[in-house]
Amino acid sequence: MRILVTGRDGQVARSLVAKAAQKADIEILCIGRPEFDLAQRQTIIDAVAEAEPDVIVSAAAYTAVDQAEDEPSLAFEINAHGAEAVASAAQRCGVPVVHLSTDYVFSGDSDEPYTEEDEPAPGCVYGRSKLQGEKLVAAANPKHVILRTAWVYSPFGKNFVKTMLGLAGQRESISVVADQIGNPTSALDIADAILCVIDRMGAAQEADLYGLYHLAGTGDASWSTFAQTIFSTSRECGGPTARVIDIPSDDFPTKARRPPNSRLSSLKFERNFGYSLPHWRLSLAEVVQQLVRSTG
Ligand SMILES: NC(=O)C1=CN([C@@H]2O[C@H](COP(=O)(O)OP(=O)(O)OC[C@H]3O[C@@H](n4cnc5c(N)ncnc54)[C@H](O)[C@@H]3O)[C@@H](O)[C@H]2O)C=CC1
Repeated sequence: MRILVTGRDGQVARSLVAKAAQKADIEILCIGRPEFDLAQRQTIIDAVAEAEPDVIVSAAAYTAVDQAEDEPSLAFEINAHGAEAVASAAQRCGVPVVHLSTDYVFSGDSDEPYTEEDEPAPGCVYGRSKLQGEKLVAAANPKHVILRTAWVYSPFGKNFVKTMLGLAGQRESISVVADQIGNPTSALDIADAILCVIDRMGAAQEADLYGLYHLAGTGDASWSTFAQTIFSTSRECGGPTARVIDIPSDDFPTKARRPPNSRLSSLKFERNFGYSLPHWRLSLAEVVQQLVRSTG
């Protein structure tokens, strides 16, 4: 089984490489710029044709949420049209695409966890570009699994956990937003779930597994609770720690509006794939321990 993954250095891509290394019969091929550029359609067509994959995981994206407010055309070119080109290339090879999307497709104004039935209403350019990407991917390739995830962290790349641990080494206290809630999600768990999806799609004769799913860590938290848990875990294993000061979102203005509630219900994924992600606290402990050990 050859899995082509877009975005060589991304958190999900690197987590897939790490997880696939533990499995026999899986070859992971990661592609990235310059030879594969989501803003250069021909590079996508050429890279996919050359790889001859059995499935494509479309994980690369324009993920600079605030910057996207200043360069909306580039965000749409990459997240919408680039994603569509990947799905089309997969379709031409006759293979499925597993595409990653985001909780930012929702306004976050609901009090409940969002389901796949809820109407998206993105409040920022990044969310709008990803939503258009979802629609174009679904139209381009009927063999698609679109996974909306949220609040992704991992031992790799840039993320909230690494930022917090870095700041803890420099400051005694850190102000963190307490009125936005979501589901912290380890990219390593997303990678496990993607490998499960690919396994199930290979085994299933019917197309009934294709579609749109929410997939996020079990349990929810505010950014402040997330930060406090990062620091308590780090302290327990001898790493840096800091005191968290709760602040409202209004005291931490960002260019792009964030959803106040971006909790996702992963029940459809659990039902169809018989698989759920671990509680975020369990997965967080593993990643924090790994990060503290690697810098200690
Ligand atoms: N990081 C997060 O908190 C969340 C991420 N997601 C989605 O999950 C997916 C994976 O996210 P991460 O692994 O965290 O992303 P990441 O930011 O760690 O990696 C993105 C990758 O895309 C590549 N990339 C950017 N522009 C490109 C272009 N023009 N051509 C080719 N490659 C390009 C980057 O070089 C990088 O390797 C993305 O689709 C993202 O939108 C969804 C919800 C939350």
